Amino acid sequence: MSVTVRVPAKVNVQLAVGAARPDGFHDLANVFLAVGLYDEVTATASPGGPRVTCTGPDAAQVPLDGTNLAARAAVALARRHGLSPDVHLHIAKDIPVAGGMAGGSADGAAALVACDALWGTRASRDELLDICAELGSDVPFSLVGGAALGTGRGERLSPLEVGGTFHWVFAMAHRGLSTPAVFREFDRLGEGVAIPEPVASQDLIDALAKGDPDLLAASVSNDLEPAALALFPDLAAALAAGRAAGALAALVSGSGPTTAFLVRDESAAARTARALQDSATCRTVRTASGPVPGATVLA
Ligand SMILES: C[C@@](CO)(OP(=O)(O)O)[C@H](O)COP(=O)(O)OP(=O)(O)OC[C@H]1O[C@@H](n2ccc(N)nc2=O)[C@H](O)[C@@H]1O
Ligand SMILES: Nc1ncnc2c1ncn2[C@@H]1O[C@H](COP(=O)(O)OP(=O)(O)O)[C@@H](O)[C@H]1O
Repeated sequence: MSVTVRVPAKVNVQLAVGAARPDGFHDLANVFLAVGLYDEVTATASPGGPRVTCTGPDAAQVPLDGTNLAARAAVALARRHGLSPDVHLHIAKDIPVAGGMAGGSADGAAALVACDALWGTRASRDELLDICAELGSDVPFSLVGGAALGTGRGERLSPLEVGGTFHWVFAMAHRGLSTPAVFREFDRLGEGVAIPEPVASQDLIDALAKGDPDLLAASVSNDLEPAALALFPDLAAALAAGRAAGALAALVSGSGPTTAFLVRDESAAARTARALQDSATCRTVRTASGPVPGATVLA
């Protein structure tokens, strides 16, 4: 018997970052939007697990040992319920790896939901969210999906209303960026500068609720963008190419290096994607819209 769970990527439409905390994390005002780029995780009973396999465009960069977030999720759930994590987790990946779209986090949330269904542990929503928060700051949002404001490390979620569909183009880079390295660069760039407390933008929250792409374009922001650009200067060319193609807004997605372009509608997405593909400033280009639901068991 197997259970397959589909789980979306995310883009941060606001990422406000505070000063480094004593625990090494940063307080955030992190507005997530789940978008229609998906991984699928299939859990199958298998003695001696967790065993991880992975297919997809970036599979070679995905660890298959116990550090894989899907494996860590299975171990965490099994431990709480006195079980042995005897499971094979197959990841069909389509979310870029180390791309700033929470690809690993997504697989952690998906594996948790899949093992819960496979083992019949019937964990409550709160228990699942609790385990997600242990696995990583982005993992709770991968479970919940839609749009939400994440505070604390980003793991404390308040769902947000979205009054329409937002269309995006994503330009994948030729290599990844280490999330910790980008936060360290953020700290370095901010040395000697007072870092304000991160606060969610009310204009941005209103734009989401109205489903208004022009208002959203005017209010998106990412405090990690200067750090990502410092570590990966070529991203500036992709951002410029997307803007030149008519994107309403262009930004680095989270810690990057994926660059995200908000466009008005599907036809604008197709035009912008073609222009980015022809610009030779990125590896591959995808289009996706949001919001979409979080980790979901497929029938
Ligand atoms: C930057 C964001 C924006 O959504 O995601 P990505 O762009 O990587 O997808 C997140 O904050 C990433 O979340 P996630 O990738 O789960 O981070 P974690 O595993 O919790 O932490 C990895 C490392 O990132 C740094 N980190 C993460 C979250 C946070 N609020 N402050 C931090 O300083 C720390 O160095 C930490 O050790
Ligand atoms: N299931 C997984 N999928 C992708 N990366 C994973 C996974 N499990 C662990 N990792 C590790 O986590 C790192 C960051 O993963 P990812 O979440 O894709 O980056 P980002 O948070 O920038 O989107 C990867 O470089 C990889 O080494």
